[in-house]
Amino acid sequence: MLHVRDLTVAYPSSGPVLHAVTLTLPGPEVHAIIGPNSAGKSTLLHTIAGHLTPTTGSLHLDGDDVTGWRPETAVRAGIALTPQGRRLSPTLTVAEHFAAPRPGGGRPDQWPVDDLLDMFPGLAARWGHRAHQLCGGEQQMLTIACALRTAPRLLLVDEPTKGLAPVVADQITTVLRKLPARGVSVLVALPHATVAATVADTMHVLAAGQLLGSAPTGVAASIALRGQKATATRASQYRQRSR
Ligand SMILES: Nc1ncnc2c1ncn2[C@@H]1O[C@H](COP(=O)(O)OP(=O)(O)OP(=O)(O)O)[C@@H](O)[C@H]1O
Repeated sequence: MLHVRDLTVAYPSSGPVLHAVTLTLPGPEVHAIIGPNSAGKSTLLHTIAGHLTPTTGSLHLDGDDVTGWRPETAVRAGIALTPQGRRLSPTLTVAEHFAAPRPGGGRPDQWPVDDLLDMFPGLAARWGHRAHQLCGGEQQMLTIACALRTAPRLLLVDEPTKGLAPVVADQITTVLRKLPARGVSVLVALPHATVAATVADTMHVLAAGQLLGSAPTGVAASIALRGQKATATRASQYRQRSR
């Protein structure tokens, strides 16, 4: 489905921040990119969405070479990005967000608004409210709903649970998990394996712009758990030694 090969990306004001990243999303599944701050997660998502042009490497979506495509062209090809920071129009209502023209004219098949409201029932109750009147979770839901309105094949989501209460974060990850059944592949950037384990089938670990590895979530979660146990054991040994 999506093949990212040897992707190197630099900003004009800096050297490369992604170094020969290679990963594959084979079909409609949820994949997570995990890594600490500045690992390059947002850079990767923005490059796939056409906001940044790679220095080297390639991007293929369902066999089409989409490397270096403009963002509007990427949207028409079925790539939607939900960036960090919930970039909504603060004075537009929920209804107006759904009615607003899509970037690049959007795709011919838009997701029906009723489907989106079934997915995010909280937004139906806020239909006439302006974006700035919504709470953080509702703003995130509206941002994701607007991206889904373009009927993407691939949804890129950058830290969707950041700053949200656990119960609201759960509502969002529950929606993301349902998307592959609707034919949508999801690549979600998250800081920690613990949240990623609740949503993703596969995790890709990125650090300092390099992909350290990819693993099915069960395997990745057990590696993370072993890491936590080893850390707890070392902490306990340290406490005993210091008594
Ligand atoms: N517009 C920019 N110009 C120059 N450097 C940038 C720009 N945006 C990001 N960077 C740098 O690129 C590196 C990767 O940043 P990026 O935002 O992709 O990481 P991230 O893993 O998404 O981190 P975070 O979780 O903090 O958002 C960082 O060193 C960052 O300072």
